[in-house]
Amino acid sequence: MSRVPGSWPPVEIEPPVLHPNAPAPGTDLGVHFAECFGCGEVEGGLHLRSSVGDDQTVQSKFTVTRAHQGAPGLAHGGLLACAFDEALGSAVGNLLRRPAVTGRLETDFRRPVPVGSTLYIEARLDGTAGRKIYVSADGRLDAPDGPVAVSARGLFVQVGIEHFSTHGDPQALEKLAEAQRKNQINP
Ligand SMILES: CCCCCCCC(=O)SCCNC(=O)CCNC(=O)[C@H](O)C(C)(C)COP(=O)(O)OP(=O)(O)OC[C@H]1O[C@@H](n2cnc3c(N)ncnc32)[C@H](O)[C@@H]1OP(=O)(O)O
Repeated sequence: MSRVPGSWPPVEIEPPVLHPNAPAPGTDLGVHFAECFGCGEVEGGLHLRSSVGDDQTVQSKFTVTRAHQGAPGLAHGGLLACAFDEALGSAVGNLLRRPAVTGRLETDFRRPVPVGSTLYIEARLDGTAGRKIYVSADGRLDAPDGPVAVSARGLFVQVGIEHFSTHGDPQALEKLAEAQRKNQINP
């Protein structure tokens, strides 16, 4: 039974069209930004690792550490939501290659996620409607076919690159773009 009310996607959508240069299934997606809390080498970060799956999916996983606790021995729900933001964003960024930001993120926590467990997240592209990109994901405990612990749905909104330079750190953005040009880091 779905615990998230409402139909999904909530609007009429077009099927997602993969970018012609989207990485092939099996490709390791690496780190998109070294200082990203989700995938970067940040102390206490999630250190989420992702690769392209079949059927317009991205497969991600991360292991819950003591740095991620909300209650003793249990993952904090907000950090789990962060993992889904990252996994969904990775599907959008890598498969569609459209610059986009999270507009809405819904999470459905079904089972506790203990410290030491590994969450296997499968994120899929559900469809697009103009600038709106709908994605969803399930996170399974300790195995790709383990029980679903968390589900999420996200709306990403395509933005111009100026979104990042206007609101973020333009110098860091330029350094990141330079690194991507040199192909050191995935987009
Ligand atoms: C590989 C990379 C992985 C990275 C993963 C991490 C991704 C992130 O965490 S991004 C950071 C978190 N997100 C943000 O900071 C975004 C902040 N918000 C914004 O900048 C703006 O609100 C933004 C860009 C989402 C939308 O603003 P704007 O460009 O003016 O568009 P706007 O007209 O308001 O919305 C566009 C459409 O989306 C819809 N929409 C926007 N937000 C929502 C929402 N929360 N719920 C429902 N619909 C929404 C609007 O209704 C509109 O629909 P329509 O076209 O049918 O009228």
